[in-house]
Amino acid sequence: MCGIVGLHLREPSLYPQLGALLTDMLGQMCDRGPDSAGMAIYGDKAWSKVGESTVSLLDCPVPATELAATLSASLDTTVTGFDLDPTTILHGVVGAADLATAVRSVVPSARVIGFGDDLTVLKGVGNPIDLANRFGLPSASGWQGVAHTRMATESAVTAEGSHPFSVGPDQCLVHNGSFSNHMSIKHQLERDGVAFDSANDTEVGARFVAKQLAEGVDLEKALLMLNETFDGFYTLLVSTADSFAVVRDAISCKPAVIAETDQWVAMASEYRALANLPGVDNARIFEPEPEEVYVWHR
Ligand SMILES: NC(=O)CC[C@H](N)C(=O)O
Repeated sequence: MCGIVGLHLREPSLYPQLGALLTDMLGQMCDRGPDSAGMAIYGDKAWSKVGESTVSLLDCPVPATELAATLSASLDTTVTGFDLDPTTILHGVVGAADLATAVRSVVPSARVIGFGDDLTVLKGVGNPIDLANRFGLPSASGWQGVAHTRMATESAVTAEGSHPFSVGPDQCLVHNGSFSNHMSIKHQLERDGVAFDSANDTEVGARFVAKQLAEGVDLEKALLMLNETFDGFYTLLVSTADSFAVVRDAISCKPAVIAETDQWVAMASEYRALANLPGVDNARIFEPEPEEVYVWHR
């Protein structure tokens, strides 16, 4: 199984409700993936400070304030941070990739799970709704959010193995299914210099997409390339600094439903996760077609 939910808001008056709406959607998908969960929020002003970059990390061996002080000294700028156990969030007036690189060198045992200008990633092991409440997701605001409840198929139940996989700036990818040829693709990516953090199949998909985007390929084309390259079962939701995209494999046995109104676009593994969205009764609701790439831009 695994449960996916995502919400791309078009109507700014709904931004303050993003976290509450996403928490309700996630709660409906708990039984599809009770092992662990993760969420990515775009545009929450406390989690992703305006004018600063944000780095999300797991398993930080020191308190966030201590790490922030060390980073402030080494980068010669003010870095601030706070802990949302087991995730740590850092902010700084420095490029997101530079902040992530500095974090990796100061605390090599910690795992960077997201970086960008607008994105915060939170992950953990346990009941998804307990995690969401512990992180404070219901009171988060923003313009786009993605969440995932995991039933592991390809790697251990750890926070690192939970989704989203966020391996490029402001990017994130969540997956329901399992790839079947990911090891050969992983070896090719490694030969091309791509490093991996986990043994998870989904990370290979995320690294593949991130590599295409870094090379200037647009998101739609990157997902068409993924269709041509990956075998196996997949429903994927991919988000970037300005986009929200869905793609499924040729068989499409992993469920997905999309609902769209003038105010929002939403995607979930099952309709019940969409049933409480405002205005859903008038939404255009459809099942995404096999191997068709759906992309919405901000
Ligand atoms: N149940 C799933 O959809 C699992 C997704 C992915 N293969 C993982 O192990 O994390």
